[in-house]
Amino acid sequence: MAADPSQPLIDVRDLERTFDVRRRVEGRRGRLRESVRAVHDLTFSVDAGEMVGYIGPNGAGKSTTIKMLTGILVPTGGRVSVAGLDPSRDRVPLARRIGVVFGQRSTLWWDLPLRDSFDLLQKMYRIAPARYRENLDRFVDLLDLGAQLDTPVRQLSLGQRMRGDITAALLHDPEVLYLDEPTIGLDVVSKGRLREFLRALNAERGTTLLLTTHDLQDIEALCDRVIVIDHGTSVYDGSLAGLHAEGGSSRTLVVDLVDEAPPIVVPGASVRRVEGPRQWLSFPADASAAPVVAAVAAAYDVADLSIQEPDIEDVIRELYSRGG
Ligand SMILES: Nc1ncnc2c1ncn2[C@@H]1O[C@H](COP(=O)(O)OP(=O)(O)OP(=O)(O)O)[C@@H](O)[C@H]1O
Repeated sequence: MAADPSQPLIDVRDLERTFDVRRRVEGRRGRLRESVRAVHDLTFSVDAGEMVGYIGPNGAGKSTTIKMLTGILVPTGGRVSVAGLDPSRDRVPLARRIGVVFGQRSTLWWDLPLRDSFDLLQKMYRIAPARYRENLDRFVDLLDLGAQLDTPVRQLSLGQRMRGDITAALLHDPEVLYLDEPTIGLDVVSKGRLREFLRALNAERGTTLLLTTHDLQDIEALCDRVIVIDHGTSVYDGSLAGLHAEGGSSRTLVVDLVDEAPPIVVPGASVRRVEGPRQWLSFPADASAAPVVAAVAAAYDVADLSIQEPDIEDVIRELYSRGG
């Protein structure tokens, strides 16, 4: 059954999850009962085909959210629906519609060759043989896994194992793929290849991606939209460009003048640094660079110009510090 296109594929309303914990307190007998609010007042929806980054600092509530979206955890409040299903009630039918990849844990059988793990998944998900072969050929080709198919998973490198896990998560044609730190521990080349693959998957098959990562380059390479969670609730939901503006970040125009000059004076930008004929001007990240460039070029003898994008890590740090 395909999801109703008029409904969001993922719909989260006022979602809440608290945990009862018992804590030892110095000088007291027994343990103190406490309630930890891991997620609260969380509302967002994701349409089919979107690629969304779900980011936040350690302990913000990302894993707890993903566990509720996959049905592993039952919410203590609010509601969640994925492909029209209630994840914790409809875990088995939902499993056919979603794929999950954890960067730090493998879902493959450690002692079996990769191919045998895939064959087992075909049986578990009852994937039609023709479709299974087609998918396996496609992913093995795109992820360059042909030479590893007969290698036991325990002997694979981290990057090969990750590509194996991604193939395993996609063989049954899920509509949604949850990726938790998919590029963790990979070298630059492997990261780049993986990102390219995920982009192609989304473009060719319309697979919806929800990506949790601490590597903001993953977000920059893949996601048009970012949801930032902090202390259990969403503090930002929008475009990456908007996130820069929200964080009050700025871009930098680096100007190489023909000759040394006093600090440049133009509207909409201010000089941050001067070194010989080179000057660094900052202007708001959400503003166009064109008027600043034009004003500088009109008033000064310019040898060269370049624009430095803001560091997204700074933007997010700023956002967290405000939320906390
Ligand atoms: N089973 C549990 N029992 C008690 N507290 C829990 C449980 N699971 C999570 N928590 C608490 O809920 C909060 C959110 O945790 P969660 O694992 O969802 O964060 P996270 O954003 O995924 O963090 P990280 O980036 O470190 O993986 C934390 O304070 C955590 O200690």
